Amino acid sequence: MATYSTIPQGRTGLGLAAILSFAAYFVFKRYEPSRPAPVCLLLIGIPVAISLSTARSSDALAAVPALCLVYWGSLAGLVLAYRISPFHPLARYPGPFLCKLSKGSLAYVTARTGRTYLYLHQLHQIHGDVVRIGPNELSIRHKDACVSVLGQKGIPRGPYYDPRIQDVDVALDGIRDPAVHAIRRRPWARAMNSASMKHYEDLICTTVTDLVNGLTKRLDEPIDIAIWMSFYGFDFMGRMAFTYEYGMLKEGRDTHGLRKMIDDALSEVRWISHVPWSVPLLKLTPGASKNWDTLKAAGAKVALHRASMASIRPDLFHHLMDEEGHEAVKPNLEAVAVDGALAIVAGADTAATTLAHFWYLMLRYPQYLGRLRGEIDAAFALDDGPDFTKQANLPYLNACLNETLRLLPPVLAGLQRRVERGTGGKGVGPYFIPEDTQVTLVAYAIHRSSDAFSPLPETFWPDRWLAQENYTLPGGETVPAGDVRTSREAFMPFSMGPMVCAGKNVALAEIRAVICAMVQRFDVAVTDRVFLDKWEDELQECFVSKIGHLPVKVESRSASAPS
Ligand code: HEM
Repeated sequence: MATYSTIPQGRTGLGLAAILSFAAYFVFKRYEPSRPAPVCLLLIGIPVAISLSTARSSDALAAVPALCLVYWGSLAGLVLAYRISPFHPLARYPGPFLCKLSKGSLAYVTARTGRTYLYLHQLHQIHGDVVRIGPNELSIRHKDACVSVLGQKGIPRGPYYDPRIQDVDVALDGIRDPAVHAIRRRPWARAMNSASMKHYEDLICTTVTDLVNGLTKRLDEPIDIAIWMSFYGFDFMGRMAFTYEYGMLKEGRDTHGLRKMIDDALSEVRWISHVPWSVPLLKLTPGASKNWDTLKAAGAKVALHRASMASIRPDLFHHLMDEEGHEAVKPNLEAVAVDGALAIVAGADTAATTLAHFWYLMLRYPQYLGRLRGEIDAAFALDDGPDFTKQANLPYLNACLNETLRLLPPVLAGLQRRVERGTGGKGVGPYFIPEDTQVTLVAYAIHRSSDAFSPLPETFWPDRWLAQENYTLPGGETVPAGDVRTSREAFMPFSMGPMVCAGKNVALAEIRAVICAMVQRFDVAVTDRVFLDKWEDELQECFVSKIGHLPVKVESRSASAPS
C-alpha cells in the first residue's frame, strides 16, 4: 500500500517541509517571535498548509503527522547544530554541553533543586570567569564586569525578566525598555527622597518597638528567628507601602499567610525566567500558576484597600499613585497594585532574609558579636531611640552587614542583561560580548571570587570591609593591607546603575535599626545546631531567596554577655 512518503506528491511535500523549515529557522533567529500567534503559524501552520496543498484531499489529514515530524525534526536539528557549531558567536566559551543546546537545562536545575546559584558558582570554579550557560548566554564572574553590565552606561535587561509581564501591567522590576523604565521609576525616586525617608524612619521605630515587645513577651521560649524577621519585614512594608496593618508582630503569627504564599508562588514559577517563551503555555495550563495568582491577588487586595482611603500620609502608595500630581499622565491603579505586590516581595522578603542570614552568621561565628555589641553600646544608650544617621556610620555594624550581604545576598543569581541586536556588541570588563547575547551576573559567585574578595572569599570575615593597616585573619595570622582585596565595584547585593534596588536606603535603615535594637537588648542562642548546619543547604533561589528555619531562644541580655 502506498504511504504518503512513497507517492510523488508526498515526496514533494516532505522536501518542501525540509526547505521551509530552513526558512522558519531564519525567521526564528532573526525576529525571535514569542507571541502565540506567530509561533503557532510557524510551527503548526506551515506543515499543515504543506500537507493540505501537496496531499490528495483524501490523504491530507493522514499526511500531517509525517510532515510535522520532518518539519520539526529538521528545524530542531538546524537550531541545535548551529548552537554547538564552531560558527556560533559564543563557540569559544566553555560550558556544559546541555546548556549550549538549550536554556531548558538551567530551567530544569532551577525547578528541581532551586540551587542554580550554587550550580553556576561551581561552573565558574571549573571553567573560570566566563561560562556559557545558555545557547546565547554567558555568566560573567569578573569583578570589572558589574559596572559595565549594570552601571549607568550598562546594558538593558534581558528576556529573563519577561515572565514578570503581568496580564494587566508590568511591575517596575519587569520593565526592559530603559526609557519606559526611567518614566516608571520617577515616582519611586520621589517615594525614596529624604522627606519621605523621615516618614519611613518613624515607621521603622514603631515596627522595631513592636518587634522588641513581641520578643520580650517570648523570652526564653523557643521561637523561629527567621519567621520573626519576616513578621518584621511584612509589618514594616505593609505600613510603609500601604498604611496597612498586617499585625504579625503583635499577634506573633503570620496573620495573612504571606510567608508560605510567597514561598509557594516563587517556587512554582522560579524556572520560568530561563524559558520565558513558555509563559503563554503556562497560562493555558489550568492551575499551573495558581500560587502565583494567589500572591498577586493578595498584593492587589492590599493596594485596592489603600486606594479606597483618602490620601492620608506619604506612604509608598501616595507616591506611586502620584497623589501630588507631578506627572502629566495619571498612573492607573492596576499598575500601582502590581508595583505594590512587588514592594511586598522585593521589600519585605529581602530585608527579612538579610536579617535571618545575619542571625545565622552571628550564631555560627559568635566571636564577631562581642565587637559589634561593643560598638553599638558605645554609640547609643539603651533608651535612645534609633539615630539613623549614627547607625549608618557605625563601621563594624556596616562591615557585618556587608559581609552578610556578600556571602548570602538575598538575590543570589539572576541579574540578566542583553546586548541588543544592532549595537555592534559591548565591552564588558576585559571581554567583548557580541550582540544578541545575554549576560548574567551571579552575585553569589561574584561575591565569592578571589579576584574580587580575598583572602578567604568563602569565609565570613567582616574585617575585610574596614580600612586598616594590618588585618588579623580568622585563624589569627596577621596580613598587611596590601594582601587584602575588597572590590566594592563587585559588591552588588542591590544591583547597581539605573535599575539598582529602589528601596536600598530604606532597607539598610530598617535592617540596621533591628540589629542595633536586638543586639543591645537580647542574647540569641541557637536551640538546635542541626538547623545551623542545614541553613545553607536549604537555601533556594526563586529570584529572591527561600530560606529554612532557625529555632532559637531569645534571652534578656546577660551581664556576662560578650563585650
Ligand atoms: C536587603 C534588602 C533588599 C535587597 C538585597 C534588594 C535587592 C534588589 C535587587 C538585587 C534588585 C534587582 C535590580 C535589577 O534587576 O537590576 C532589586 C530591585 C528592586 N527592589 Fe530591592 N532589595 C531589597 C529591599 C527592597 C525594599 C525594602 C524595597 C521597597 C521599599 C525594594 C524595592 C525594589 C524595587 C522596586 C526594585 C525594582 C527596581 C527597578 O527595576 O528599577 N527592595 N532589589
